[in-house]
Amino acid sequence: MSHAWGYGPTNGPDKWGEDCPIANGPRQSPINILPKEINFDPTLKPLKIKYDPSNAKGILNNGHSFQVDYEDDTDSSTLTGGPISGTYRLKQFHFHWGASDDRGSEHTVNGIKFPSELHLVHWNTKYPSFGEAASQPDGLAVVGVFLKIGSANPRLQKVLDALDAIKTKGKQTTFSNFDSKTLLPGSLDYWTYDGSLTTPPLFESVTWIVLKEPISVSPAQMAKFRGLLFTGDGEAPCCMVDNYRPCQALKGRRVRASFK
Ligand SMILES: NS(=O)(=O)c1nnc(N(Cc2cn(-c3ccccc3)nn2)Cc2cn([C@@H]3O[C@H](CO)[C@@H](O)[C@H](O)[C@H]3O)nn2)s1
Ligand SMILES: [Zn+2]
Repeated sequence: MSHAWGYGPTNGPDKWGEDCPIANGPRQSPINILPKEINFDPTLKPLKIKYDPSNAKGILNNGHSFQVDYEDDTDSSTLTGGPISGTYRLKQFHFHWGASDDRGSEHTVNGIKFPSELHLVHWNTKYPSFGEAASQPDGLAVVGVFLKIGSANPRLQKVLDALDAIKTKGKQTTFSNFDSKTLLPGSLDYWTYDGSLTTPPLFESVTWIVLKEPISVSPAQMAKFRGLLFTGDGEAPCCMVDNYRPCQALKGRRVRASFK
């Protein structure tokens, strides 16, 4: 693939293996979650999530999605417990979504796609930085939350209202005082498995923690996501939609549940 990766016909997920051979590796993400084939693991601890709203830094259209970046130079926004050991710091959160409500999530449940999926990205503080952690087998932990069409979610509104300022690739603006914990559902029951980043470099460094309970999003709120562009100013506009990787083979991996 001679040009930058993306989600189009010439640079999309089917082509990523040309530059990233790990695309066909043993622990790739996302996966289809089959609850009937998953065992409850009583040794799994509850998730412990402590986020400091003042760590929110900015919001960026990175040309693949948009991300809200957090200050990660102290342990003030962390994930501990659950399936992980040690302390993981929140670096950013972002979303994946479809061109229509019938698709958009990366993980699926019993083959069902959700219209969107939120990813909260954390890195293991046993390593000096995100960049160092990102290539280590225990370097990252991503909490995935499904979005399901329903009533408008007031917790999303501040994020959605910021999107007008970052319509095109490379645009960013300040985004402060946001408690990403408000984006989580009431239950922190989760499935967990060893996987990878779902975008290049596709490093097999992620402990995935996918919450069972979705959060709501309205059709009008989904339309705001779809108003973003993959393209930069001055380029032929291309709507930012269908920025999800299809499910990858489980290749013998075990998926565990924190709940019965
Ligand atoms: N679908 S998901 O599985 O969850 C995710 N998929 N990708 C994600 N990120 C992108 C990424 C890039 N790298 C990386 C690491 C080392 C060398 C080269 C690339 N790893 N993941 C997460 C992410 C990364 N970043 C950027 O990391 C750079 C390296 O530290 C830093 O210079 C930038 O300022 C910062 O923006 N932001 N987010 S997550
Ligand atoms: Zn993601």
